[in-house]
Amino acid sequence: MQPGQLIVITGPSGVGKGTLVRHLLTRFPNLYLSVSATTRPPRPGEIEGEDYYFLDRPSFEEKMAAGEFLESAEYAGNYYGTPQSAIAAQLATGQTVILEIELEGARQVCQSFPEARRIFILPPSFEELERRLRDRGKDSEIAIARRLERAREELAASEEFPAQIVNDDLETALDAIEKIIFSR
Ligand SMILES: Nc1nc2c(ncn2[C@@H]2O[C@H](COP(=O)(O)OP(=O)(O)O)[C@@H](O)[C@H]2O)c(=O)[nH]1
Ligand SMILES: Nc1ncnc2c1ncn2[C@@H]1O[C@H](COP(=O)(O)OP(=O)(O)O)[C@@H](O)[C@H]1O
Repeated sequence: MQPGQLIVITGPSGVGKGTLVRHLLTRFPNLYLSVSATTRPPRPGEIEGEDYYFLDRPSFEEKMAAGEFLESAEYAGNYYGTPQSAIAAQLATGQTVILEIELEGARQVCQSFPEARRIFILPPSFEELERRLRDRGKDSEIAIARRLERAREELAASEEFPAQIVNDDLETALDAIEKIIFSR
């Protein structure tokens, strides 16, 4: 059997990655979304094993040292990482796997999976990105400031990615992502 495609979706916090991925999974329930591990505390409503595997720092560092992550990065004061074994198992059965991760992690995946399809999601403008982060209402002022600071660095790296999609109109962005995922 042909191994499955690995799709990496990256872009600054608040650009709409999670929203886009949720819609994709509704349209195409066969896509497999990797569940990451993080040391960030759960937001209200987030579910262990569904949104993230929530770990304390020592447990995360132990898993990192044991090589259990395909990639990992520190972002806005917390660790995030992609568990290796689930991805390998899914790809081996021909499944298309989606990673929704930040820039450092996306760069690491490029090293280990050069054939991965890498998509950078851009906001219509920096002001709109800030508005989306604030209107989402999920992060403290400090967390928003850290995300915006990081966003400037991430946006400056968008050209490293072969596909760049502006998430202005959601449907238009979804169509563009689908073309990349399902093209041969
Ligand atoms: N490198 C890496 N980044 C991740 C992983 N999981 C999530 N992220 C990214 O970490 C950043 C912060 O995630 P989160 O705290 O959930 O905030 P949100 O994406 O703004 O809702 C986002 O850019 C996520 O895409 C992962 O496994 N590895
Ligand atoms: N195309 C869009 N137009 C307007 N608002 C959007 C669009 N896509 C996402 N949003 C909103 O922007 C906010 C951030 O989206 P989210 O998916 O949480 O971003 P990310 O996962 O990249 O941090 C959410 O409130 C979401 O509803």
